[in-house]
Amino acid sequence: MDSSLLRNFAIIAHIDHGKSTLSDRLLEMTGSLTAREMQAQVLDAMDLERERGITIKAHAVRMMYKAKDGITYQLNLIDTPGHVDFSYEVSRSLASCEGALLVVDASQGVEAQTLANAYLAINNGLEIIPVINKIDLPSADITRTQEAIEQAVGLDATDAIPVSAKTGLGVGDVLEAIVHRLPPPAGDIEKPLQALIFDSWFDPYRGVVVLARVVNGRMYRGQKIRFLSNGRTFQIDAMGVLTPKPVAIEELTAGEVGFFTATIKNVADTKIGDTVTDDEFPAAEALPGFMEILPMVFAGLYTVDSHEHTLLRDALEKLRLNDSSFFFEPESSVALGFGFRCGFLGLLHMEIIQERIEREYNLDLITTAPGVRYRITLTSGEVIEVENPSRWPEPTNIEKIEEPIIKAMILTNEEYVGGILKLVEEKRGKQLNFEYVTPTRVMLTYELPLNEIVLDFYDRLKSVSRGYASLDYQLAGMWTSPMVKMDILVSGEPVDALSIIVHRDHAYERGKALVAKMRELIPRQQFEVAIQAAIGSKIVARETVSPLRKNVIAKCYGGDISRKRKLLEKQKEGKKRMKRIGKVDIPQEAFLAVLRVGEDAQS
Ligand SMILES: Nc1nc2c(ncn2[C@@H]2O[C@H](COP(=O)(O)OP(=O)(O)OP(=O)(O)O)[C@@H](O)[C@H]2O)c(=O)[nH]1
Repeated sequence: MDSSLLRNFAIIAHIDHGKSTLSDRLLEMTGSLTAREMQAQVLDAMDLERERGITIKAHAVRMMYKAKDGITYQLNLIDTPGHVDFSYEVSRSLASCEGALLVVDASQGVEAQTLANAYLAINNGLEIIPVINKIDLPSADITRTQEAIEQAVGLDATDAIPVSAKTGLGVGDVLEAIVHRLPPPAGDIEKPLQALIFDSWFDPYRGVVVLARVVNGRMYRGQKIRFLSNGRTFQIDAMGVLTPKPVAIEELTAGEVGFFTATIKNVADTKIGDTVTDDEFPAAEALPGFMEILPMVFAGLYTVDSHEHTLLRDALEKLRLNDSSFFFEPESSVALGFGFRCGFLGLLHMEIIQERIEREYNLDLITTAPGVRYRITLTSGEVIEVENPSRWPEPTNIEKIEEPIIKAMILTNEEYVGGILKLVEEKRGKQLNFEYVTPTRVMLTYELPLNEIVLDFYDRLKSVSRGYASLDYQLAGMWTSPMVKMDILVSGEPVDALSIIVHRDHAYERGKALVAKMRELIPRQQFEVAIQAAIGSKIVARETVSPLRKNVIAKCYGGDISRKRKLLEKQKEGKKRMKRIGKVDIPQEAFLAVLRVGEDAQS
């Protein structure tokens, strides 16, 4: 299609500000879907999303829109994932667009994710149309929202479009604005092919499906293509666009967006941000902005029943087919047996994978405390990376430890600032900026160790701000920090799977809180159980679980047999998620106790 008639855009918004509702309305108003199809479509999409977890992935829909000037335009709506764990993917989706709708809920105003996404869009050179949504709500305040967009984001909001995505009011104006305010793509069809990969997934029937934006040149069925990051070549065997129904096409030209398949077996071959070119007439250079995405958060995954270890490996292999940002390798623990060290983009990603394994593969898992990857310089001069506490070197061999840090933006109401400052301080944060973005809203910019964020930061933040704070973050380098390994001993035996890495100055406090929490979580046994936290040979905290006096059925002696059975079953059920270590049964919660030590302090 003539590229002057193309418009590629994304919708960016804070969670719940109405991105999905507005996209649905745009589809409906361009006739891409009838109201009846709409319902069916939404359901289909949900099933599909559940299947491949694409709520966290980007996808693209082509719509044909006949504007008031009588001309029909091709609009490509590129969806962006909505969570901080996936910000690289968001940035690549944005790089596939010329413009973005910035949707702000008129009753909530600008939030941290609104800002973070708006900045990403601005950095990618996108033209932004502010859209003020939910104007049907009595609490909607258009003028204040406009002011917030101008003050906080720094965009001119005089032309912001007020809409109700729910009723459809104003959505027609959004379509006209897309056509008249966003620029068409600038690519050149005569140049060698350069296409940007911004999403891919594994389809059991078609193999890997790749979503791409053609920047220059053309891409056609039968073409031999090459991926510039790894030099791999494939032949395109099918191409299509989502309308949102998949429709087969023969080619995509500069400026267009669509998907292709090319007998690619492994999702890991299609890296988001990579450039696709023609194998015979390759482009001289890759498109800018490509990065290998690396896992940032690591944890051990073990099956409760050690016989299920191979089933877990199969499950992980299958999941990995569809998710190249997730990493695993075998590890073993004295306490837990054979398992896997897994790397994730963030905590949400970890939860998604864990939940899928439990639900789809019906395996009961023990997850060890999540941690980050440290860079350690040894006294020998060698530099190693350690993400597993069990591989932590002897302190005498360590010259320097560096830990990953993030830059966090926290947006909140004035009244919660005190609580949040206390929290970031406790989490070793360093203030970069403190700014009133509106008379009552404050934006705090902090550097914080990633290690502290993966623990319980997000939950604690929600709790101290009663939900009125939003957080967005990105990786921002390394700090040299005096970290130490803290071991947990149960009945005098160190349990390797419970070891964690902590900051030296926080070790005593953390150890105390941790053993106290564990004492609550480890059920009483027939004998006394000592729980200790130790750094090297030094015990920093100790708690005791006192012995059990009666067995559970003693109190219904002689009584009703079904009640007895029920009690025993209940006890068995409780055991399911426990791991016997030495003579002590330790429940899953105890392995993650480190995530919950702050809980009592909050309430
Ligand atoms: N009253 C009103 N409610 C709306 C409007 N637009 C969206 N909503 C509601 O707001 C909620 C969130 O809308 P979504 O479209 O799911 O928001 P989202 O930004 O896609 O949310 P995530 O998918 O969680 O990121 C839903 O309950 C919608 O029905 C609107 O214009 N008016």
